[in-house]
Amino acid sequence: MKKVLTIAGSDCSGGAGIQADLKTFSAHGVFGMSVITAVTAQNTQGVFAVQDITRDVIAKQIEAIFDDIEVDGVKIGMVSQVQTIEVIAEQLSNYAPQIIVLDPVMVSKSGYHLLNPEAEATLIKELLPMAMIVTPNIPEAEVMTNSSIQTLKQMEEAAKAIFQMGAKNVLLKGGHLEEDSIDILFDGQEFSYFSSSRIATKNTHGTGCTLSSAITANLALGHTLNKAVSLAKEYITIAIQNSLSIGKGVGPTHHFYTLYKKAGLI
Ligand SMILES: Nc1ncnc2c1ncn2[C@@H]1O[C@H](COP(=O)(O)OP(=O)(O)O)[C@@H](O)[C@H]1O
Ligand SMILES: Cc1ncc(COP(=O)(O)OP(=O)(O)O)c(N)n1
Repeated sequence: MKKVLTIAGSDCSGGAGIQADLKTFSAHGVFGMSVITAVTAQNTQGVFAVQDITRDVIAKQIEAIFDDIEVDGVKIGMVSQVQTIEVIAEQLSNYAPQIIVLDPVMVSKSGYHLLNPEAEATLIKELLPMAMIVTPNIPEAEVMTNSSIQTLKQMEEAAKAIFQMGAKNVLLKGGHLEEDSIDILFDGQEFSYFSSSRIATKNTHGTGCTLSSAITANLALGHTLNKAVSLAKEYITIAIQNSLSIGKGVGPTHHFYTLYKKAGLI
């Protein structure tokens, strides 16, 4: 079984963060492991508190995994503080996993800063060059490029600018666009487009976490980058189509829809 690690924050309500990542790994048949960078108190209505995990405990979690287990892929999500980013970068340079997917989580859908704005530059400097692929959403790409993105052309320009910052591949997600949900992949040479019709639902909590984890799992399973993104896009689309009205706000996606359907559970 392939063994895949998420380095991210905990979402106690189960729709995003570590919990979404582990569900996604399980749905892909890979063995999921987690390094927790922060514990958040959040639900479908908002984020209410964050406790960052100390630098030392993050380092120890990474060591405990890599000193014992062969890691086939790493996804990085919420990293919250400068010292969190620094320790992750240090440890991953030591262990040098081949596959790193960076989801540059900045602000939750409810508007809470999951990344201290003072840490944005460190994230770009330390983690961006280590990643095989970075997966910003539109607001994150706007922060990274200091530009406004409303059209496909502007998405392409931003993807190029993020590539210039040292990313090896950029997947700029279009979930925040009003029409179709087009994600664009730029590898420094050409663009690939992954589109789906916009699904009319409010339940999109954790879509970015889920997509980046699915890409990581697919890469660990041996797929090419393009195929890994394409399969992940199919997976998130089904998860959103069958998303769950759990909670009073923005509900989670259905990480196990296809498996449950095949098993006759739904
Ligand atoms: N309403 C929607 N209909 C279809 N796809 C969506 C919708 N919302 C998000 N997506 C897709 O979900 C994935 C995550 O995108 P996005 O929501 O932009 O990320 P984030 O959760 O980081 O803000 C992308 O593949 C995007 O195209
Ligand atoms: C702990 C934690 N990590 C990441 C996020 C953001 O997840 P995302 O997939 O971007 O979903 P939304 O918050 O935008 O719904 C989070 N909320 N919590």
